[in-house]
Amino acid sequence: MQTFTDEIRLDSDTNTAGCPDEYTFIVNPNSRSGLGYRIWNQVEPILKVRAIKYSVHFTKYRQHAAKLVQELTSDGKYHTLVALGGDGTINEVVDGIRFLSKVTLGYIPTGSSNDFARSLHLPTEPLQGLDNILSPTRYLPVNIGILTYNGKKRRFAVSSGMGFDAGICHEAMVSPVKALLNRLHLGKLTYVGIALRQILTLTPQCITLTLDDSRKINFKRAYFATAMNLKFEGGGFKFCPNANCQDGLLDVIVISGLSKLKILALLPTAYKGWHTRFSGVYIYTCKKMEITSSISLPLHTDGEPVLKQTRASMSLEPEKLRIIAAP
Ligand SMILES: Nc1ncnc2c1ncn2[C@@H]1O[C@H](COP(=O)(O)OP(=O)(O)OP(=O)(O)O)[C@@H](O)[C@H]1O
Repeated sequence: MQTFTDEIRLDSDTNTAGCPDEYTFIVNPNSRSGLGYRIWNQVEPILKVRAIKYSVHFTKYRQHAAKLVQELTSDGKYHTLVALGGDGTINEVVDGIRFLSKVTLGYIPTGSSNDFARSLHLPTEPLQGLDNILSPTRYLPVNIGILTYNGKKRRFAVSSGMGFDAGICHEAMVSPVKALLNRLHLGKLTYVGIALRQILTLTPQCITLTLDDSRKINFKRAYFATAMNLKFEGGGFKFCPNANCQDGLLDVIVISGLSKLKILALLPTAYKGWHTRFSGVYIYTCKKMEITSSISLPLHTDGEPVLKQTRASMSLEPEKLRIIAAP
């Protein structure tokens, strides 16, 4: 289990930093095919009964959360934001924050992957999560990643990678099956199905990693390279079991040189983090990683697809973001 060194624990009678004056909710009503809206309908009556001062903004389209949060936080004042949605919503909320050190973030997970909540051991039951957010006892200052590509920057909270894992995100985004499976509470199966199909059709590529601007590593048959701020991605794959969002480092995983049959055998072991014992699985830590590839490859940030690129780099923001942690 991850240990956190500089967590802030509040005494139950410490109200100064402990109880925010006002909460701003950013709700993706469409997360997990409408579950977000249904959960909000359970949350709002509790806010009213407890006389909590709050405002709510519903996201209407991709990138809307980032735009809303950018507008809200550009006044330079302190804000307590609560994201209600999936990892994509967390990504956009974090991406939109103007000054990381001036925001406290609570999160109610309603997505199908929920790797951010899983990695930070946040409550998965929405009303339990709400209770923790309204009566916080513990805060965590966490690192936030930056993906840089083609002159653009976009943050990530969980992970950002190039290749196979990003290919799955690209395909899931346009998959009509995802909406159907989400309605049946089987959203994770979308990713499993697409992953199997991608493994069978994918051609491994030649990529070069440059770690901390100095260490160059070439891979001749790489399936993917991903920088992880947290342990889990892809709906529960513990790809970097030692990733710690407080250590000022990114953990990197590369899978290269394996046959497709071996990849198929290895992937289920990644749910427990046992894949790292296999040859062909490479793990590094660094402050910055650059990936270059001879052909353009899919790219993702927290599972949100970004246009295919031949070059991308991942690093960390100098400031940390304060998260309302599990009790
Ligand atoms: N009102 C909306 N209608 C459609 N899409 C939206 C809306 N609001 C936000 N989005 C987009 O939906 C995408 C997915 O959101 P999110 O990750 O929160 O839910 P999810 O896909 O159900 O969960 P997960 O990523 O955990 O599988 C994001 O790209 C987000 O920008």
